[in-house]
Amino acid sequence: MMLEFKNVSFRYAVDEFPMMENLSFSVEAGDFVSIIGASGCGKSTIFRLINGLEQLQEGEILVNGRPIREQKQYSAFMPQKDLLFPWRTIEKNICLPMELAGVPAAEQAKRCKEVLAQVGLSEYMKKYPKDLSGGMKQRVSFARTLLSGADMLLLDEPFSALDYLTRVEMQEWLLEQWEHYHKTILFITHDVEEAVFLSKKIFVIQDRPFSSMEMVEVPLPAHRDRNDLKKPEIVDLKERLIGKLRRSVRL
Ligand SMILES: Nc1ncnc2c1ncn2[C@@H]1O[C@H](COP(=O)(O)OP(=O)(O)OP(=O)(O)O)[C@@H](O)[C@H]1O
Repeated sequence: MMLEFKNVSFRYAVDEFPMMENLSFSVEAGDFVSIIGASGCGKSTIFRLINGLEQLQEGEILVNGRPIREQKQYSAFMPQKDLLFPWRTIEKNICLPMELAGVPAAEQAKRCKEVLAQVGLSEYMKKYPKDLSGGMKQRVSFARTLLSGADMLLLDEPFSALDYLTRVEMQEWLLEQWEHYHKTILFITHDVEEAVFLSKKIFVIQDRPFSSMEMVEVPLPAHRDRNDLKKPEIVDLKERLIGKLRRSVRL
């Protein structure tokens, strides 16, 4: 099992209503899992607990069977905004985490070249973020996340600021990257169609506090295309998920 939450309880302050209580769930290595739920239900908090930005209060989080407090660099986070430094070239932006980790310059350059070729941005290596479109910047941001070397990627609404067509292209692109790199991906989105198109499994948060997430498997092969979204069972799945979210909003 790549990731396991065991009876995790969490609240932001002692006088606040708990966000999750005795939450247990697991994610298998190589899975693409989306987390959906009403705004403010705690999706990002799950990521913050995994990457250690919030301290665990009760319960245990395991990665590859070992508590996260004993480990480093087991996950890498990609936010909604690209957070690229405008004064650094694309190459220098991508190399930053390796620079900080003390990776030798020649090795940095080699890995950067490889990953930029894979994400389709080789010719932009010496350009600056201002020269790139929103979608390209998110590709660079993804490349930087990949180069952290972590096996688990936490993507928090990475495409939500992009226009519709770019978003559709980026979704197809992300599936290709997932097939290529065999990473475990946890993906937060507000968009049910995006979750269905990308994921093997969808976790739905419906309560506050929540102690479990309903897990829904998407009945599509890993290799899929947008026409699959028209299949009756997929249209039906989308409607069922929207229904669950609407009910949870009223809680
Ligand atoms: N640092 C914090 N201190 C106190 N409360 C917080 C903090 N961060 C988040 N919250 C509250 O906890 C709740 C859950 O936040 P979280 O960001 O996990 O939700 P979310 O499901 O990711 O929301 P959204 O879909 O709107 O991004 C929200 O009500 C938020 O106001």
